[in-house]
Amino acid sequence: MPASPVKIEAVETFLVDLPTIRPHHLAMTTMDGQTLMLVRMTMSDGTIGWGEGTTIGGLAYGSESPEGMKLVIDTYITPILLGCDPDRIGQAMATIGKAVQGNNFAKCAVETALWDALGKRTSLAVSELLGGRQHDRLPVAWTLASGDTARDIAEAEEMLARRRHNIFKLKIGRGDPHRNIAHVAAIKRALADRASIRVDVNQAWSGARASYLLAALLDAGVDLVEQPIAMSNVKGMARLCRESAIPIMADEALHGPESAFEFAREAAADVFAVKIAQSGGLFAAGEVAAIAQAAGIGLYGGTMLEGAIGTVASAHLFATFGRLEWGTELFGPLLLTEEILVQPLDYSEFSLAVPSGAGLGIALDEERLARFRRDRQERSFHVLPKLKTAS
Ligand SMILES: O=C(O)C[C@H]1C=CC(=O)O1
Ligand SMILES: [Mn+2]
Repeated sequence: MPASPVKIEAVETFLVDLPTIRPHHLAMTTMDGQTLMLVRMTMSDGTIGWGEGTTIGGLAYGSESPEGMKLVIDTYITPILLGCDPDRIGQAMATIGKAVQGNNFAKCAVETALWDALGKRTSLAVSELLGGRQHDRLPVAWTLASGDTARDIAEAEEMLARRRHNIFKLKIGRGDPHRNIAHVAAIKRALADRASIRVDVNQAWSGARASYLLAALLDAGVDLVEQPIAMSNVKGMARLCRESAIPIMADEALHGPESAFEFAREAAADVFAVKIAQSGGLFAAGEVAAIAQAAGIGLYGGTMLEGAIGTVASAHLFATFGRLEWGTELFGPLLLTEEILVQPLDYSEFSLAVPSGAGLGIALDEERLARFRRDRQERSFHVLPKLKTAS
């Protein structure tokens, strides 16, 4: 078959710093803002594909920082991409994979841009290219992480009243576990069966501590416990799965198909939080989901609190999953103060509509993005001192 006449002409990467609507407290960090590492890929026919690599708290959550992703793409991935056929995404990712070990987030960002561009060229939504969507809307959880019980309850009540979310995830990995469980119980009492309450420990507990705290979480009415212990402790997760009446979900532990296979083989999770970036791209995340489904493990659509591009790319993949019992947490754009899309995403009726236009099906507001680009700020910082010395 002849190769595509279209070539990848340019790959631009830049960082965008956006404030969050409130501080977001996790076990490892508190976020006051989010940095999006964006990829803008221009094809020889003028098509533009967008991709995103976003993590949480610099290097506090994972081993790739936004600055590092940019460097990896600029220095190592772009020279390879320029020689790749953009219609053969699997082949392009395999070629990159031979030259670049790890760096899953950076790989996901470029793979997303390739899907967006291919979808635009073929007039198909990314979910249709990925095999066809099975859902047009996805349930979306919200994380209550203000650090204050009364404020979290008020936030949840507001979300319920607006019919935006009725699944809430509570971050309980920081501080005294007993106080945290009392906080969870108070929220569950206030919301009762109007909401599903889940908790994310973000690896903060030891195996022994998790064993006895899980019983208290069951009493508090929690439906799902996410990554209670260290991501490397596979045997510990398997033991908790055997002991616990509450389903246990793996999150940080999943870094693509190999780790997913190990967790499935060891029966070390009841549910997988599938993340496109942590998995190393949409293909790899689809493989993680396939392993889960073959092993009878439930699926949840996870997030790294990406902005609109990463969120919609995730939504396209998750829309192709036959069973998505635990819904998704694709609320990243709602945590940010700035709208970067020309047409905001449709979050309503406790769900997100998966865009149906070509590619990712979104249009970026590039003027607004330009205002938050980090290199724009850096340029003005450099200019100011020079002007001062000249006068
Ligand atoms: O799940 C995580 O560990 C990361 C992230 C996803 C939602 C949220 O509030 O934090
Ligand atoms: Mn998590």
